[in-house]
Amino acid sequence: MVSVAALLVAGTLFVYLVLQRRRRSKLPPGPPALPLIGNLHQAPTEAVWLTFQEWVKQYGNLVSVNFGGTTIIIIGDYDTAKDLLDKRANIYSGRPRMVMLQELVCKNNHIAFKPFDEEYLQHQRLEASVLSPRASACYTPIQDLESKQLLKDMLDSSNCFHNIERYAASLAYSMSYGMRILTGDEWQIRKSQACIANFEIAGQVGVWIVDALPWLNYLPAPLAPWKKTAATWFQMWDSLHQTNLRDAQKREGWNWAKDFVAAKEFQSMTEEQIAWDVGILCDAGVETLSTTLQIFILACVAHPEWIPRAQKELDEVIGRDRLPEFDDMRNLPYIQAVVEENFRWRHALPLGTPHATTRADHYKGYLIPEGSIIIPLFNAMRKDDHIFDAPSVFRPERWLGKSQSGSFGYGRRICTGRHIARNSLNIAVARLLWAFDIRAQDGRELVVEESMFTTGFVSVPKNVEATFAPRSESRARVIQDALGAAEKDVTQLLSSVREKQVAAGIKPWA
Ligand code: HEM
Repeated sequence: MVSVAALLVAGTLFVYLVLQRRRRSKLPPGPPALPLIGNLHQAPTEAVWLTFQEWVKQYGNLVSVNFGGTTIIIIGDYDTAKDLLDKRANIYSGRPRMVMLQELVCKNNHIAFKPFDEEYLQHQRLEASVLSPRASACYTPIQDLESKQLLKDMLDSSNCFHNIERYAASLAYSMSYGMRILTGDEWQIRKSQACIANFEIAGQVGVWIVDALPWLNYLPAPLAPWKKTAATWFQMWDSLHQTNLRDAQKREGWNWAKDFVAAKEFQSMTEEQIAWDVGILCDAGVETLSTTLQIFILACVAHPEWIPRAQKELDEVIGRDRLPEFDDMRNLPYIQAVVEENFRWRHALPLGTPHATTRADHYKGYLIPEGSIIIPLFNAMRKDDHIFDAPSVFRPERWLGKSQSGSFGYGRRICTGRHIARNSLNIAVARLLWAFDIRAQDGRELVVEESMFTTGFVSVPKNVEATFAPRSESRARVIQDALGAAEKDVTQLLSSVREKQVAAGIKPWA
């Protein structure tokens, strides 16, 4: 009897291994896998992109690995990412299931992690009214004020990373909730930073057993300790979003929170859902924008060779007596190239953001199974020495008259805040370079290493000491006068935004 059972087990295992091997032979190449667990034993938990990048170097621009039964497809070049995620967006616009992060900590409220379905599209439609290209072009009064404030903060304080965080936070809170962030130390900002830190931990690969084995979530709470952690983190983030939503209703004038609440078409949504939609838009814009600008500071102190050319262009187009304005951007191709190179040299999200396939596909003879997690590996594309000469060097010349794809993601999941983000970046970079000589505090060129960045989903540079010396006394005066003369009442600024949007044909809900 024992030998029959043993034969049955051995036979089943044999058939399973043969099927696995046959399936594996159709998938893109990748590191050798073990039976049952696949490559789980090789799964990195921190700075995941570094291991993935090694695999791309070893196996090519389309790599497959298997983490405990889930196929992960890693894309290492721009063209493949466009072919799959843009051109076949009807298959590649899902998101991987994230039990701890999305289902427990966000109670399925985080738009960026929703599956691509009718409910997701409804939330996207709600947000489109304030984020479309035409609507986004109208936020310049807010970006104008906050970038002037940023310059003044750089004159007054040496804490450049903090000044940048305030800039990003004030833009987001002004639009979302009609509230300026004046110091960057407001309770909302501190609480939001704590929530985002929890979010980063909740999203870490390989940390939560329930992500690998979702059925474990059926266990009662005493046997599932992650549930208590998730409930605490949800409560903290939810109370921040709901309080912000309610406070925004009481403020005078227009803001996104009021607009979303008034949107009749979406009355079937709960207050919790609307609070999270506004809250996530607000959070999504803060860390990504501030990290991108902090990387810009790193580029200035690590590779200052390009700065004289940028400043020459600014001086020729703008002169010495006024700040660069939004309308000047079309005459500043080198400044636009600086922003593009910023996204290449070090992207705020080096791993990219995972998509998922909603059905099976075939590409260049390989099988991409349904439910695969697709990683467009930003860091590998941007550091590809077949495409870029000396990829570790910051060289804006690469992008004169050109741009790269994917800096804001792909296909139907592309960043919905990208038009706002571009304007916020362009104006800050142009004005900072016009106003200041930016140098490392000790005068030495910084050598940038991976250890200078955090290892989470958004990889933030650790603080760098840099000096912002005004390029002349008169430029310092221009900054002070410009901020002195600027309208600082956010209610007034938002009503001018709304007037511009209405004039552009956008129908207000609030
Ligand atoms: C420099 C600043 C920014 C960068 C680098 C950035 C980058 C990205 C990337 C790479 C994605 C993933 C796209 C994909 O999965 O293919 C994304 C998604 C998203 N971003 Fe941004 N972003 C920035 C600013 C903003 C701003 C200002 C907002 C809001 C106003 C915003 C809102 C969102 C949202 C809601 C998503 C989720 C899209 C979805 O899955 O439906 N982002 N962003």
